[in-house]
Amino acid sequence: MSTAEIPRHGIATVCLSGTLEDKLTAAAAAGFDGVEIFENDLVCSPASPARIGGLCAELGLSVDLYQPFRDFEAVPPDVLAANLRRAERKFDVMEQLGADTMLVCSTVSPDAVDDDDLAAEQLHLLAERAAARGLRIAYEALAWGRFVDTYDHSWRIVRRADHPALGVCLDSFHVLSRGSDPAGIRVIPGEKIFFLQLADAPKLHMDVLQWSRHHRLFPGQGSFDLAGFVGTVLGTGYAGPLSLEVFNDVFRQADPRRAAVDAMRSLLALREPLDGDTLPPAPELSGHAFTELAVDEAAEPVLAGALGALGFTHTGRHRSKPVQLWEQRDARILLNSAPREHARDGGADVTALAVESSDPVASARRAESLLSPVLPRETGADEAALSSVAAPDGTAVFFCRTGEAAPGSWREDFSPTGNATVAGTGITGTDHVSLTQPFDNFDEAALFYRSVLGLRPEQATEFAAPFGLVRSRAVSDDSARVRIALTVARLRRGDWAPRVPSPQHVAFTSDDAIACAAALRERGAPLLEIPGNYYDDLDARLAPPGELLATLREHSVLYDRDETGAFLHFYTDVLGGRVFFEVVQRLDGYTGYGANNAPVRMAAHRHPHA
Ligand SMILES: O=C(O)c1ccc(O)c(O)c1
Ligand SMILES: [Mg+2]
Repeated sequence: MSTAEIPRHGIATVCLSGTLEDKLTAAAAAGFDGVEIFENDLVCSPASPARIGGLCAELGLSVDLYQPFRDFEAVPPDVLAANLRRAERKFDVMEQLGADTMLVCSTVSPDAVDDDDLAAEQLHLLAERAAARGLRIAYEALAWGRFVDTYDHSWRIVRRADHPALGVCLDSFHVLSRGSDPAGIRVIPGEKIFFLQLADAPKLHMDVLQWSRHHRLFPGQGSFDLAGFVGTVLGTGYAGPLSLEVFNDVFRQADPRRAAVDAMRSLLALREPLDGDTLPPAPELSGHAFTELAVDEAAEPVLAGALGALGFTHTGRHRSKPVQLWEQRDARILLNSAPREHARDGGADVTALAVESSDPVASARRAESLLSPVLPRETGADEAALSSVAAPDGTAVFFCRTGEAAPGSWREDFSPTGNATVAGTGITGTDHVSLTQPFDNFDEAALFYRSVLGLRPEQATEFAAPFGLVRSRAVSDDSARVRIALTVARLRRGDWAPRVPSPQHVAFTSDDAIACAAALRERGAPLLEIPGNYYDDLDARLAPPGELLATLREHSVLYDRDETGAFLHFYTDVLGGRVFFEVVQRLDGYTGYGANNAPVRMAAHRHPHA
């Protein structure tokens, strides 16, 4: 597709929080070309439609759609007369706004009758009135419409009505939520698709209206195949905007400027497979290079002591900053004790994660193209210029090359301490980094890691933890060398605060988790004790061989097994407020994270050494 044919980007004001002015300003700042004005947003505004139209023009936004107009078609004559009058008043508003298309959604009214001929006749009449004023009608099948609830049905009625000012509006949510096959869209001529609304959603088994009004997501954040859907629609010759229409309880109360950027990132990423060279491709990622923790004065010795007990060696000192490098095989932790302006919860935080990229500069360029803030980096003379961007929760993501021969490796910034390497304890590398996300940024984070780093999101899982429902979603590269687990409290947290407010942890790999746990205990590592009840339940559920069960119990090692394999893992106590470490062993290609065991771990962190 050439540049000239690239579709315009639109967003419905209903996606964003705030006053209409807040929403329009945010949409323009994020680079949208046009907006759908949601009626309630206009009704609540003190500004006249003409003034809003003027503001849109000043901001460089076209008003692509006025919506929704409800419960119009297939009604008795007296209701029709009232509906036509109502429509004329809205046409007045659209004229002032400078909007030429009105969305009419399929009726849910008890006044309506199940009669396609009548619906078509009345929509023809409405289109005639619209055309007289230079306007158009886009008819949308709501998934919960009383008689018309599929796109093919809306198209049959539009075809029957046969008016040049009447077309369909396709909304990916209404099509995909019902499991309709989008392939049928191919029979609709592109010029009869007057508008295209896009929304993703998580797979949920619930009433479709509730699902639509509360849980829609931006493309790439949910489970629908939006790229396939858009490809099909563009294949008809549709040349209107790709316009986001996302009703979401969290976005409704999020900073609109930030939500608009998230929205735009979703469209840029969505277009990538459709028009190819719009973004620099995501370079291959081949592992975790290091994880950086910021530590205050009190936490620094706690973390350093724990790393020592885990068998790590303090191998390097940063040449210009108060940063220690600790290593064991390919597992690396940086402890940064520079004073911080915005310390988060407690004395130790994960402030950066570094991934091995085959082309760090290209990784950063892609991040920038996807509207991620590239972080300024103060580098001393002859220090490696590390490329890094800020993830939605503020964690810095570094792209680097650690290999000995790699030019500009970050390791050159560290001078050796000369410390003798302690006998390792069998930790071999980093399996994953787990970050609790701020409530408002969970879906944004999933899209960030998916689009910017090119990682694949797994299905979200939810579990009931001692202090509330937790949702977890991991992202990983195809060969699972980079894994990041994102978690969030399912509901906004109240004041009944757990001891560990929003935990973060680094999970290391081991080829023998039980031997590792035994060795660490020997070295006095602060390991988390798991209650006996857990092992009784484990015996009942999964019946691990008796000897294994006894060993797990003895060393407080947790166990999981599913169709992909088995998992052995154990934890340290919380160190310095919210951070802890885990050691994991994956057997037979186990792909999960031991989510079944997470509530036990959370409770144990609440009651250390009960
Ligand atoms: O939930 C609704 O009512 C509603 C309104 C307008 C739309 O375009 C839509 O998809 C849903
Ligand atoms: Mg819609």
